[in-house]
Amino acid sequence: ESISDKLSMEEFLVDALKGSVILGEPRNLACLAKTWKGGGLSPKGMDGNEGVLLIEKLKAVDYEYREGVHWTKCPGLLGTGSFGEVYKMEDKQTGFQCAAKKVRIENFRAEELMACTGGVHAKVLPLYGAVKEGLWITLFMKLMEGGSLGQLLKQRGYLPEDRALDYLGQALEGLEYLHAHSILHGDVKADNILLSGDRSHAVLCDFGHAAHLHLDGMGKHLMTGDYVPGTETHLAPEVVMGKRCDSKADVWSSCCMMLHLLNGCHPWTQYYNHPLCLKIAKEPPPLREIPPSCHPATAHLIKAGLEKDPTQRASAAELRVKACEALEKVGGLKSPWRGEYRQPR
Ligand SMILES: CN1C=C[C@@](O)(C#Cc2ccnc(-n3nc(C(N)=O)c4cc(F)ccc43)c2)C1=O
Repeated sequence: ESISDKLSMEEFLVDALKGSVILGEPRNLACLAKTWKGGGLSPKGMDGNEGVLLIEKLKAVDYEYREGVHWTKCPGLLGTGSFGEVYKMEDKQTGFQCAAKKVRIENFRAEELMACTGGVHAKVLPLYGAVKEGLWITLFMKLMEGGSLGQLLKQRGYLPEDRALDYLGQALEGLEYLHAHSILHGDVKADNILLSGDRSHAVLCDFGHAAHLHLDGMGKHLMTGDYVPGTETHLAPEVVMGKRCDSKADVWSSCCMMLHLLNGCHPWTQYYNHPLCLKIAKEPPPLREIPPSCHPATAHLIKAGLEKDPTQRASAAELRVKACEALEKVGGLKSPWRGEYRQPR
């Protein structure tokens, strides 16, 4: 079909979807989500209820899926993501439990959904659906019983080198997949890595800062439009300088996360006061924060990921290979889980 046919097909789809909650597919959700950005109110005004659920266990009733009616929030906050709080929820009909992030419509970015409707990957948190109710968008996703790596780090102080290398390697697998689909995560950090119940598996989450990278690889000016940068201590030099950015910005952030895992504190914060942006732009990369006890292979991979010039910086794929090699050289995954608390360095 021609482009115009495709567009009209999409418009037709969106028209059919407006005002209803259906069990559908990721591409249906992607079309509908684009109409939410402007905060445009649905025909039913403030109380409109529309969306797409992607799994059978979340059941809309008569094309509606409303909080307190068809699903309920379980007590207690799981965490706070970009622009929204995350709760455990339960579907009233099926009893199925998952996680839900609520975002005010004015803070909603369709990119948050585009990033996770593009496809499924073992290292990316699965999306279960998204529903607009009045001025709120609720994003449903798989529940990760192990909580976030940020929470684990708070409990442990800092992680042993082998554990840090294993989690970094898993995060880089997820980034490799996103980057292959021209998606920049935009906020790679321990809080946005979620763990399975036994803490052996890690997935990337929170695409609230995601951006679609141009296919020409020319990089994208992030500091424009509705883009909100990620966590300051993890921002790459090219981001703070407002230059064109590409997937290498996530690689820098992943190595800032690695320093956080190994030290128990964010990089730069032990040496400089806020605003850190100027230091990140001007100072050499924070290589002095690599613990001296690290294996040379670990130090080498952090250096490769903290090159200030993004063209000289390793890619996620290259860095993942280095992380796997370093993990082998330190003897593989051996540290016990019940290890003692380690006072942050
Ligand atoms: C697929 N998808 C849809 C929305 C999304 O952009 C997000 C997110 C997000 C942000 C912060 N935190 C959590 N968060 N989720 C869980 C969970 N699923 O169990 C969780 C559990 C915690 F203990 C702490 C924070 C948590 C999830 C996204 O990625």
